[in-house]
Amino acid sequence: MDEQANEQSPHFDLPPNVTCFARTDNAAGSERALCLEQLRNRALPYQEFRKNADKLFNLIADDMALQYIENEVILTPIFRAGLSLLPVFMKRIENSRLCSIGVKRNEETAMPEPYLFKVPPQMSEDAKFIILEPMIATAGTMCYSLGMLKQQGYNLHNIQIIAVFCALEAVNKLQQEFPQVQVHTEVVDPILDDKKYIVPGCGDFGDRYFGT
Ligand SMILES: O=P(O)(O)OC[C@H]1O[C@H](OP(=O)(O)OP(=O)(O)O)[C@H](O)[C@@H]1O
Ligand SMILES: O=c1cc[nH]c(=O)[nH]1
Repeated sequence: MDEQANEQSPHFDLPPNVTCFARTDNAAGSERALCLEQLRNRALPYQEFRKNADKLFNLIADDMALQYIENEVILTPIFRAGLSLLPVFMKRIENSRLCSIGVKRNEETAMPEPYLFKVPPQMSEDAKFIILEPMIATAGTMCYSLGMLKQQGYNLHNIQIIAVFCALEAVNKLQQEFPQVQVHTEVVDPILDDKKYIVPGCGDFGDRYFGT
């Protein structure tokens, strides 16, 4: 196993629907682990944060063999931080369409507050949703979003999530509530702080990526 990658992820058991890159022995491992290390550095200016995040997104996409997906793909960024992953994935999957989900986590209560949900019309029945969301902390935002897709009748087996940082609590919750949904994350961090931020995590991903 790659030593740098290994350091990124403590050894707790993960649910079967979760794959966590930082534990695997992969040729791109060191580079990805280095990007993660940079993202964790709170002193990094937003331009550098964005550069490292974009590099990491490209490495994630390289590893996903996206060119072999035969189904129609609906890229589904959760606004706003999920938009950061969109350019890389749109470029790789040229025929993809967009499902827009806007859910804001309330800063006081950490509860999800929805403001936008727009799916493309006339999708094929086996269309595959790729949800783009760098941070899954309590999983409140993600469970709410998956609940909306389920309510609209979409097949949960056709949904996968691309994340960067997940809290252990979040992956366990996703396993309990949506075991059919595959989660691919770079790393699973062990705890949440009293404001429900991932620890060690990287702080507020959206603010750091967009420079707000
Ligand atoms: O798992 P949860 O506890 O729900 O937290 C994760 C959510 O919080 C962040 O978004 P935020 O609402 O801060 O908005 P942003 O994307 O605009 O930064 C993040 O991008 C997730 O959407
Ligand atoms: O740690 C966290 C939790 C929610 N949203 C973030 O951007 N970071």
